[in-house]
Amino acid sequence: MLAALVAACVLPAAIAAGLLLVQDYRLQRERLYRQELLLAQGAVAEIDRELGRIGAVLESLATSRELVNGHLADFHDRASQALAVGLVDNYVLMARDGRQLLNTLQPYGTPLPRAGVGPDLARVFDRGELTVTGLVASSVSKEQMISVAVPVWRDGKVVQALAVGLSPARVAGLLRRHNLPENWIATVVDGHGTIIARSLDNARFVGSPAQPELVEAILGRREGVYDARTHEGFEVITAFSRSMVADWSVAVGAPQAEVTRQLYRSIAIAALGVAAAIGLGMLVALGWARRLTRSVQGLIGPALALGRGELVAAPRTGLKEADAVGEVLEQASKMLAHAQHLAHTDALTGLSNRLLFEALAHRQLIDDQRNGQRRVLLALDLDGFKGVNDHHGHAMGDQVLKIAAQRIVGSLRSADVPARLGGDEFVVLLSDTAPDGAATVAEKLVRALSEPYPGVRQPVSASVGIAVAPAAGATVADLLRRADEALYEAKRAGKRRWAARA
Ligand SMILES: Nc1nc2c(ncn2[C@@H]2O[C@H](COP(=O)(O)OP(=O)(O)OP(=O)(O)O)[C@@H](O)[C@H]2O)c(=O)[nH]1
Repeated sequence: MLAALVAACVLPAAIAAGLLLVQDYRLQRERLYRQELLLAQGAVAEIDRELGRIGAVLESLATSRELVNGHLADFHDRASQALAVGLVDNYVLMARDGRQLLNTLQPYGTPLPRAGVGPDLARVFDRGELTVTGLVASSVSKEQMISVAVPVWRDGKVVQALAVGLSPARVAGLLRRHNLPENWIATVVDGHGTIIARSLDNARFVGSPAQPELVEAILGRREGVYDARTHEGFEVITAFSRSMVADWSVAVGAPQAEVTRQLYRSIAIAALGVAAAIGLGMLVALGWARRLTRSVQGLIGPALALGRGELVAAPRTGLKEADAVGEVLEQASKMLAHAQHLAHTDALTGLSNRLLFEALAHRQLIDDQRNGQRRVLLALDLDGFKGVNDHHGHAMGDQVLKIAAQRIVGSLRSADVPARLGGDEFVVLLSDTAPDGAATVAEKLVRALSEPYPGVRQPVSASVGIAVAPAAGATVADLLRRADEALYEAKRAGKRRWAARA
């Protein structure tokens, strides 16, 4: 139950954490794409710059004095010197029919094999513009090469093509200059989808077709992103950018694992966080549950005491709601005690009333029967009290009743039980069981109650009737009746005296 409660509290946070993770994963991917795209654009720009530099040197050689004058031996020397500038491997001068007129890979005059004019190179003769070819096998070195060629003009016609050979290894070197992060791969692909250069294992993959996903992605687009699998077989996220000079694209791929590793780390941290939150929540909830149980249990005792009609003192638990209930129990017990007091007390004199007196006397009589003890009940009635009311008014009558009650209490021992039955009638249950004790107390009471009352001119005294249990009766009602009979006997005998019933 507790676990479900805590889980319900943590669930929204867990869902939010999950959504944040998904968002974070997307952002990571986008950041990776942007980084790759920047690298691809940087590599393309560098390749374009290099091709531009090569083109510029080719243009200046194609219009050089040696070539225009047909001094090919001198031109061979000049071209060989130009090899030092730029990333080129050799210069070749070709006739329209595909004959090689000179090749700096061979000393001038060495017979050269016929190279032929492929469709890429034919563009130089047909359109008279700089052309970058795809991979072609060098007729001299037999190595796979890329050619950059410019037209050689004479009398407004393209008569020859001057080309340089560029090895894939040199292009791969350009890629490696970009300090790719570890496990990242940059690939240069020509317009036919053939790998021209690769930053990793260049020699192995040059000439191979690129992944179909890349070939499809670069069709008609300058740049973009795609997910694929490398030739080595691992998943990569790739971005590519197309060259402005050649029909080439550079693709930069980063392992998918770079993003997923980060995602797994984030998931692990989030899962740990959620588990810690649940654990902590459980501890806190457990603490609260214990406190709650203790507080409620602490109220059981006071509630039972209230049921028994006792005064309640509820312990303070420190829990606001439980303390409030405790306070209510205390107040209820006080109100109950007050109500009981009112129900059992004579409001005017503060003595017990008939109800309480009968209950107390009943209990005493039962105890006495068990112990075989005697018990004495005195019935008291003021003499001439009506005259006080009549002459001095009801308020003075009340005053006399109060003083009479005080005098009764003052004439008794603390174990004796006095009570006012109503009007000017009182009763006393004596604890003293000595044979003469009752008469002595009755005498004392008659005397005390017959003393003058302040401000009262009317004579007031008292008569007392004595009934002794068990001889006079075994029940409270019997004893009261017998004491009353004795009282009226005393009244009849002249008042201000006592009479007894055995
Ligand atoms: N002031 C006051 N008078 C009360 C109260 N209860 C009853 N009385 C009056 O007390 C009087 C009691 O009557 P009695 O006992 O016959 O009067 P008494 O003058 O003492 O008569 P005896 O006992 O024969 O001497 C009545 O007049 C009642 O109205 C009370 O609470 N206050």
